[in-house]
Amino acid sequence: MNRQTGIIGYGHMGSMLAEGFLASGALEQEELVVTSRSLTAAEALRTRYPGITLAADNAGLARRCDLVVLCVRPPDVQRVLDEIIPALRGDEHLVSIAAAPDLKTLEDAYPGPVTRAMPSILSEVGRGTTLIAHESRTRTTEAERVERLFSAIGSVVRVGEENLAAATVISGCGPALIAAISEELLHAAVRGSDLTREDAGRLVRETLIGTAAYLEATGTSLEDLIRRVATPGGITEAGVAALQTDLPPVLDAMFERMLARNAALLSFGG
Ligand SMILES: NC(=O)C1=CN([C@@H]2O[C@H](COP(=O)(O)OP(=O)(O)OC[C@H]3O[C@@H](n4cnc5c(N)ncnc54)[C@H](OP(=O)(O)O)[C@@H]3O)[C@@H](O)[C@H]2O)C=CC1
Ligand SMILES: O=C(O)[C@@H]1CCC=N1
Repeated sequence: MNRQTGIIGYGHMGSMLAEGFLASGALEQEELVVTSRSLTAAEALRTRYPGITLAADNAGLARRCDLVVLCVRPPDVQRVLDEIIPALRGDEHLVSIAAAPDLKTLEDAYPGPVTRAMPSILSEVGRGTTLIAHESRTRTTEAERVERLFSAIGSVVRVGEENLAAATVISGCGPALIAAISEELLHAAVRGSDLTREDAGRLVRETLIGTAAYLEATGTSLEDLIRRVATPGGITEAGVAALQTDLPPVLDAMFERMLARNAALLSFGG
């Protein structure tokens, strides 16, 4: 039986997964097949890992692999499915990392085992969580194989598909959300003082990195960290109180907009 794993779509995520699976040893070079609309970037990977296979097209990859990971954007998934399904026997495991379509759509299109995986860019540094939702046809051994693969580049959390969108907001989207909030802190400092953008940017970045390192090293909860920094009657307390008053409706609206966008992707494929 063919045990090759295929990655379709060599963009931000596809390249991260390919690099991570190879560097961690989760896949031997000979076990990986990659294809994408343009093969230029993947050719650079093959220069470093000459044992990998580059497939000329999606159907060619599908014919070689028993695990196929779709790493294209939601509007491109249907077209890729149309190309690969005729080339599959029907028992290969199809894994989609796209925000849409949902498991039901994938399962209606393809008779074999299907899984949705939602990685995080943080897995590029071994610190991402991949959310995993399997459909009911996926057998334990197949589920474990996929989870082992993604565990090699970070942690894996199984979620019911009904919670995948909400968990994705925190996990897959989270690095961008935290970066956006940090940018707003920077802008507020520049608007409200004589600090240069460069100096404020450096301070925000160092504080962000240091906060993550502190949380990790001490195991402190977010709540406790706030308590440790906010001296009673001091300046942090004033800032935290302002955030606790003004931020919940802003974040509720953000969450709602993100879930609505996710629902739109699921309904229309983009
Ligand atoms: N970015 C993130 O942090 C996360 C993204 N995701 C999901 O991952 C998926 C990919 O995202 P991302 O990597 O950021 O997107 P990118 O646009 O960086 O990558 C998509 C890749 O798919 C290729 N592609 C497009 N159409 C086809 C096709 N018909 N056949 C083969 N390859 C094709 C593109 O090729 P070309 O470059 O030639 O156009 C591109 O390399 C999305 O569905 C997204 O929902 C999930 C979790 C996190
Ligand atoms: O923004 C997106 O749609 C993708 C899914 C999770 C992170 N990036």
